[in-house]
Amino acid sequence: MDIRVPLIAPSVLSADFACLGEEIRAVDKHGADWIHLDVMDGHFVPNMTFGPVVLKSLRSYSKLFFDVHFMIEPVDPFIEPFVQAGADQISFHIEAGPHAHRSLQHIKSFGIKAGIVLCPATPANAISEVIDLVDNILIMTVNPGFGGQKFLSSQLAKIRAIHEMVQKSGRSIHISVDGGINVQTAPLVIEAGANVLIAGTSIYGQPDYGQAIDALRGTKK
Ligand SMILES: O=C(CO)[C@@H](O)[C@H](O)COP(=O)(O)O
Repeated sequence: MDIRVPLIAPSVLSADFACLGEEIRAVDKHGADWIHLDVMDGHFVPNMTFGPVVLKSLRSYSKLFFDVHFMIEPVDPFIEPFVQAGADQISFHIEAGPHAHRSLQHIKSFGIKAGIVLCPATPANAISEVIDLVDNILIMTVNPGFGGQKFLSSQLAKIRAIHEMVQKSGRSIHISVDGGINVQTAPLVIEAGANVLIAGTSIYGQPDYGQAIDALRGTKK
């Protein structure tokens, strides 16, 4: 029996932005493993969130691993400001430009973790040339930009393919999934090879964050 227990990363996109710090403190208190922070620019995706100033102010609310997901283009000018603001990991989209290799090196030069993200339309092999540089591969299971969308089951084959690539690489790389993750879809993505569940609505949309986190974590296969 596979006894993998997934890491749970609440996505603050679905939290109450009027009290974001308290919302982060609440999921920290209730057993979250990572805090997932979506940075959107209104250009790479049709929505906007926050910049490094906000991230910096949130840092004092939790010591958990701050997992920053860039949905911005360009990537490079914003790496250092987010590192200085307190990011523990920055993951950016392979679709955001031609120089993913350089951007990954740049992130790692600050001593933090680096990740690469794939939109639903991007095939697994798009990241084959940078797998040796990544600590995290994030497979979007919805089109990026908004919370509350329906999970795309077409992405399960990609999770399996990425899992195989990671196994072959012999490296320890997190496989994260994001979009429509709930107690129904979590077992499917875990079975396919994911080990980090990013969830907005199925945590912040619930009355009891602790129960929601436990329910997701309990979906191990
Ligand atoms: O990056 C994104 C959306 O682009 C996500 O992190 C969402 O926040 C996920 O929300 P749910 O699908 O879990 O509601």
